[in-house]
Amino acid sequence: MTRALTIDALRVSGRVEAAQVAWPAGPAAGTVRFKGVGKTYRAGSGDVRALDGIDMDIRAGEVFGIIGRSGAGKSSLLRTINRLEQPSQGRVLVDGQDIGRLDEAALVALRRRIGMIFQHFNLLSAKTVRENVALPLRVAGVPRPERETRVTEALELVGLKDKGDAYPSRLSGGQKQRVGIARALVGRPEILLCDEATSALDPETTLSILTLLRDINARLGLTIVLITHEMSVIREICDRVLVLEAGRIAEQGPVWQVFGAPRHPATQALLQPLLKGLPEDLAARLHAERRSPRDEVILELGFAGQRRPDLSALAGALGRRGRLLTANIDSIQGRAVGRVLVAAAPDADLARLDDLCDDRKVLGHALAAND
Ligand SMILES: Nc1ncnc2c1ncn2[C@@H]1O[C@H](COP(=O)(O)OP(=O)(O)OP(=O)(O)O)[C@@H](O)[C@H]1O
Repeated sequence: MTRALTIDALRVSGRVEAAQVAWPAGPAAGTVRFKGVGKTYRAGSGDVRALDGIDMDIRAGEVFGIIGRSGAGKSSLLRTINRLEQPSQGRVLVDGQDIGRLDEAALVALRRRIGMIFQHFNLLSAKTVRENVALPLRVAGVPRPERETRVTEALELVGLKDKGDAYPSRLSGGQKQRVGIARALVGRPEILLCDEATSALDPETTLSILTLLRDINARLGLTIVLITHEMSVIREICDRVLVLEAGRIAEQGPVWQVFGAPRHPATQALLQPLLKGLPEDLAARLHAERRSPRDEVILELGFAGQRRPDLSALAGALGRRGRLLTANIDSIQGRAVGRVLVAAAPDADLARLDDLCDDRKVLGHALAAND
């Protein structure tokens, strides 16, 4: 069965393109079911229990986010979907089929139905964009004329029609990831796995890639499963989210529910930066304890109408390397209300800040980005 796709509404690279693309579709294709999935790695230093008792469903056509602290098991879980990791216990079913039972040939066929994109794009630098995108089709033995058609179709889909003959070194990070997406889509998969796909990109490029993924999801109806450290990515494009903590499910549900009322301490910790309005690159480096004498102190200064932010006095109190990170101050009936986030030098006299704001809170410590 095929369904027609018009890409003219796809907001790829800000241009309007018109083309018809045929895409295969099956009824409710793209479901994943985990039944009691566990994973133990045998390492020299002892066993590592990466996943434990995972029971859950990913629905056809949804954008499903997986979050959790570093080492929580996110990549391990994602990689069981295309059997890059084999579960130690339990079963993973793709469209009802137990993928643990597939023989080599069936596994190859399964992987053609599941595309994957990576943080560092994994493009071959000696091959052109077209050759990179064509690679899965070459491996699959698709004849040249069909390969050419499908590569053109995939490049149109991601807004890179004009870049086919370029080499990856000539492309921006966002364009490289678009090539990665085209390569993942050229096999017309039902499921797209994204492992930290936007972590290497700046915020504006991240947004354009997220818009592209969301549009692809809407147009093609394929299921997208993504891992990210950036909570704003989840908020932007996911339908549902799963929080992993030490290999177990901490909580899961629609994004509005989990983000609106996080119940588990792991979720609350992950959402802290979003709630505090911390820049996400800083949030990723923030930790509760000072780890190095060069760590900056990250503080929230509250203004509740008593004092006014005095930037020169604040600069003096924050020390030589002190910085203003973000400020959100309203004037209500002539009084300053809001908060200012600052980074103080390691040797700053923080008590001096008490006279300069109405409330002072240490959010954590972080090594300066340029250290
Ligand atoms: N091949 C491996 N051999 C041994 N241990 C492993 C292997 N792969 C992962 N682990 C361990 O399994 C646990 C889960 O790892 P995993 O990469 O799935 O977590 P993650 O949540 O994706 O982490 P991160 O966010 O840091 O990428 C970690 O303790 C990790 O060190």
